[in-house]
Amino acid sequence: MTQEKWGQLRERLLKTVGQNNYTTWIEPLEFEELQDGVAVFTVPTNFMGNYVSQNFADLILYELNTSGETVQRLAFRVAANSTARPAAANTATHPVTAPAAPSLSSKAAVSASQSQMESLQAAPLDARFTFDRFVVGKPNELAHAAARRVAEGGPVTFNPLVLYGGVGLGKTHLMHAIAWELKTQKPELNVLYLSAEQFMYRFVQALRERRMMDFKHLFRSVDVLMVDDVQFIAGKDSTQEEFFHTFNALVDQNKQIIISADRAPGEIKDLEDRVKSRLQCGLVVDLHPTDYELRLGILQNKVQQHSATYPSLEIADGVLEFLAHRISTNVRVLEGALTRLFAFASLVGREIDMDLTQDCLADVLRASERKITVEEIQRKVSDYYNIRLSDIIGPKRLRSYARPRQVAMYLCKQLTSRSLPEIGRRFGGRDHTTIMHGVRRIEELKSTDGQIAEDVEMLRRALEA
Ligand SMILES: Nc1ncnc2c1ncn2[C@@H]1O[C@H](COP(=O)(O)OP(=O)(O)OP(=O)(O)O)[C@@H](O)[C@H]1O
Repeated sequence: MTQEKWGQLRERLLKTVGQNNYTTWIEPLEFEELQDGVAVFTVPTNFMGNYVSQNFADLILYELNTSGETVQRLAFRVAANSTARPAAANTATHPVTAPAAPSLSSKAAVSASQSQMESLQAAPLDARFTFDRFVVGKPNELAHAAARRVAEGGPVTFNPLVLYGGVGLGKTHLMHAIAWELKTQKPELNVLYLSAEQFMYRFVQALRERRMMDFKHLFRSVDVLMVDDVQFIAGKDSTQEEFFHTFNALVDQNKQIIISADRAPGEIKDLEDRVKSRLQCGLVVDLHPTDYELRLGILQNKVQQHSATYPSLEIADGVLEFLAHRISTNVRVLEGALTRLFAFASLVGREIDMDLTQDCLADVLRASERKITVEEIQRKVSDYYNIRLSDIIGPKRLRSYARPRQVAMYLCKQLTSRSLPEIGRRFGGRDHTTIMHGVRRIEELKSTDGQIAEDVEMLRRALEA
């Protein structure tokens, strides 16, 4: 990266952090070099390096990375001469010829302070993960409301906030949204977001470099700590222990902690009981699997974003409804499908209609085909004929039970991949020949008995809906 580019990035930072912060913290930073993903800056004092590292590192990283550079972390070196100092008072104590950048002979001293200063960087936040772009529906409304409350940065009312739920349901999105909101509304707060994996990595690094004091000091000096995917530390004993102490120290100081996990804390295998119980002390909220309405809302929202990139692309009626209906796995898959559709349609210059959707997304649609279960069929059939589930499964031979039972057997054979013996087991341990007989009977009746044909068709539609 050139000095000129750093100059441009500084201007962008000025807009984000405001004139005061800029003059005090950003302007004195001197860009030195970018090597192996580490951007090195010279700072006038240790204190300043620490402060910038804790408060502005993620912002600087974000700006660097969005400007096309690849930077994993920042390092701050204390200036070996006085040129980087805001005041010129000490200049005379240094040889005039002292190099602006540390010379080889001063490297050892520099790396000592550098190692103290390469303190803690928050993981970069994704610019798309804001509250504006989070679509709220029944399955996530409680998690969203709790996240909003924490993002206000008011007095801590529940600590920690634990967000949990399956893959791709928006946990990371909500955590980043909290961090963005706090950065805008309460820039004075020291907010740290990182994954549990990064927590472990920092911890191990600190142990290796004998910098545990720095580690403890840094983690205990944040105002808001967010740890994503906490299940990662399960089974990693010393990391859990350190996490436990960090957690307690912050809670004691009434600092907000926000945690995410892929399941409820109590269900995380190999997570120590004391960690589990700490996590359960605050507000634990569940992000439920998406429902049709939420998926449709998310798709509509994403279409608006894609439309900015592809203004001339049209989407035919029914396509979004079809996708919301068919792709029920997770939001990431839904988003990916839409991105692919837009890219494909713009390449071939076609409207996004059902044909194009089926062609372009055949693999995704196949993979997310809904699996209908034997139990679901039995339940639907008993509802339809207004009899009890136990009568479908049980031994009664009355015609009013036997016929619905055969319909259910037939549907199980048609709509599931279960074998006849497996179906038999689920129908009260019946033999596979009984199931085969039932299936054949319904096949015959379908062509002779209009009512049965209609019943089967209605049930099939209800099950495939
Ligand atoms: N309610 C929502 N509104 C808009 N976008 C959403 C919503 N829920 C999830 N997403 C999007 O889905 C993608 C996956 O979400 P995210 O990464 O937050 O999931 P996660 O729950 O953290 O999953 P993982 O367990 O894999 O880490 C992101 O691009 C996110 O923006």
